Amino acid sequence: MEIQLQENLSQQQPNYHKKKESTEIFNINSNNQDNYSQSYQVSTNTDSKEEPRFYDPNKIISLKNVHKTYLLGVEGVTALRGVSVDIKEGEFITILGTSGGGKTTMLNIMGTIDKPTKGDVFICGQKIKSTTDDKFLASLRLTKLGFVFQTFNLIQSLTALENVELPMILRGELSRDTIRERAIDLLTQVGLKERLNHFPNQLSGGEQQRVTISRALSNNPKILLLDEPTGDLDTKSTDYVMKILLDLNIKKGITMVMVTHDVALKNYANRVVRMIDGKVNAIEVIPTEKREENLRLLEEAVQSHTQSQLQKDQQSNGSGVSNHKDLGVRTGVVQQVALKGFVHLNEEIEIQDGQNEGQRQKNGNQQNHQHLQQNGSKTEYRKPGEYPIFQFAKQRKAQEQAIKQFQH
Ligand SMILES: Nc1ncnc2c1ncn2[C@@H]1O[C@H](COP(=O)(O)OP(=O)(O)OP(=O)(O)O)[C@@H](O)[C@H]1O
Repeated sequence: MEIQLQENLSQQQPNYHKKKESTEIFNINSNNQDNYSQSYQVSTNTDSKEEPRFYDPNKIISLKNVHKTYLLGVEGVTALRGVSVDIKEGEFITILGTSGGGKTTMLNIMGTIDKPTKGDVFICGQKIKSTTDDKFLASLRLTKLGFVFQTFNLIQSLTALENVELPMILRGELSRDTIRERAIDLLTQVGLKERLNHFPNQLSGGEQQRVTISRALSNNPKILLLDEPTGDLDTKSTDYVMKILLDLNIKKGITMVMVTHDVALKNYANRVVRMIDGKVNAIEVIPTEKREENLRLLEEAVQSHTQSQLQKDQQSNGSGVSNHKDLGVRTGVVQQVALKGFVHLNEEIEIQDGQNEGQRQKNGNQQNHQHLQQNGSKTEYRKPGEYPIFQFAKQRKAQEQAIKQFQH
């Protein structure tokens, strides 16, 4: 399959896509006919009591001195302590920071899944207050926002196709036939044409996340909010998913805000927001050349994955290098490290000869692969996100996010 490139890339968009006629597995085609009309997108008819829906493109998301305190029994847990940030339309923002630093809380507030305790939040020009009507927020989520979480959150009893159809059915604006057509198109764009009728448990993690992305796109959102979307994926699937997301950002201009612990992903962004103790500690601008170079490397990595997959498919008896799933684990060691708070999701842990455990951050996918190949028998890599200690906390968060995402 081939990515069909859009010619009219905006000025701020990197030109790495323009250079080549790339062979790709995905087809993020900005010329695809969207069933939702432009006028519909601009004026979502929601609660008329709310404020006008015009917004400054430099502030598609705007947080001003936002505080959030959760009530836990009689105690208050302060998650955000005066966060201010403006996000431009079409930007790709990553949020990095310490565990418990408030990243997910900030994302949930941007996604109207949570309301601020204090401060001003504007999403597409709409002011969100602690008193804002839940019905209005549900409508805003359904029409303007798409969500992709680490744990995929697909409905297990529905096929890939039905999962993607769901938000469009909830919105209730398109005919049944159009919904089906659009869902097939979205899944085809992410390389899942042959998986339409598979149930989530019949799909790999990477494939499930691609279904989630298609579902998030189904109502043509202006903003995608991504909470560790690659946290449960291996390197290859991470590359595929990032490639899809970046294509959507660059070619379709969808604004993206992505929480991640994976520092290797930070240079795909336009800006990186660092959170510590509920505050924005720093905002780093990624120079355009650096971003473009990283996008180019990603493109190469995806091409290489695709080629080796093709080769693998051709060899009936292909034996290969161990992949992450084949590698053994020593859970105790890693949990100890995790408990000290030294590791985060999607950073990789190295355990050599059962003696030395060390932590390293990924320096690039190519290097990762080489290291695995050279030391495959002796060195083990595991994403901390795969360990129960992380999964427990993440499951709680994921459940809350999943319930609220489609709450009406
Ligand atoms: N629903 C909730 N109820 C009570 N406390 C919460 C809730 N959600 C988050 N918190 C608390 O708010 C603080 C910030 O949590 P948050 O999940 O936003 O941090 P984070 O930076 O995303 O963390 P991590 O990197 O570990 O996922 C933490 O102390 C957390 O325990």
